[in-house]
Amino acid sequence: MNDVSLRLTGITKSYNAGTAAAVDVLRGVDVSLTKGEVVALVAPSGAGKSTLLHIAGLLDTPDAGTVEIGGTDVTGAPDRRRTLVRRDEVGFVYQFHHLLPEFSAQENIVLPQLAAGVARRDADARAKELLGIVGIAARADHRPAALSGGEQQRVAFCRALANRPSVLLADEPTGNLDPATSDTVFDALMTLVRETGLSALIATHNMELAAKMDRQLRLDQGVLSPA
Ligand SMILES: Nc1ncnc2c1ncn2[C@@H]1O[C@H](COP(=O)(O)OP(=O)(O)OP(=O)(O)O)[C@@H](O)[C@H]1O
Repeated sequence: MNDVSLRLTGITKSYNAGTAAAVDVLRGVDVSLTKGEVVALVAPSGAGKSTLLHIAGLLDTPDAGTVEIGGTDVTGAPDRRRTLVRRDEVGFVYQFHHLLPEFSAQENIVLPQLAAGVARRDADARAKELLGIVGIAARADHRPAALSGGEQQRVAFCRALANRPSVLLADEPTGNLDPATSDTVFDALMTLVRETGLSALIATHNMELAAKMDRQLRLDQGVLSPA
């Protein structure tokens, strides 16, 4: 039980239920991530992977089913509790980096730690450590506009892991990069995930990247099955 970081059970989600425009996006999704496990989420466009990641990360609620993070069912928890669990336990990475443009790479990784109550000196040390793991320690003082797309995305990975979450949720984390850059940046993400020992659910269209993960799941017709 304790070695499960994330467990989704019987998740269903429909949009516009009861109308002619009804879409049953998730029809009973079950998935568990053990500690340190990295799972690929492969899905055709529109199959519902963003919906699933948002539910797993407590940004959205399912119509039915449960979401457990770190062994605790947080499906029906009050908003304040869900916000805290999201802040402390979940890291997000998107296709676009969403870094704050007026702050340096280092500051972008430090700020969420300060917001979580970490002391400045510890936050700085953590940011440096993470930037070192993804190979861009020398870029720490650059603002996002002075970084390449691949470097920006590496910073976004570090920011997502800054507060030591137990689960990383990534939605096409290298989907915005050219194929060669995508490969090396993805490898940096895998190094980061492995070194920090967290669990990850990573959506990708790229089967070569999916093959680098521990397990591959396909989301199709609202259910997950081995890819
Ligand atoms: N708020 C909403 N209202 C109505 N329909 C929605 C809403 N959000 C998503 N959908 C529909 O649900 C389905 C799944 O959307 P979702 O964004 O989860 O797909 P996706 O697999 O992430 O797609 P993509 O790979 O193209 O980003 C789509 O048919 C979408 O149009």
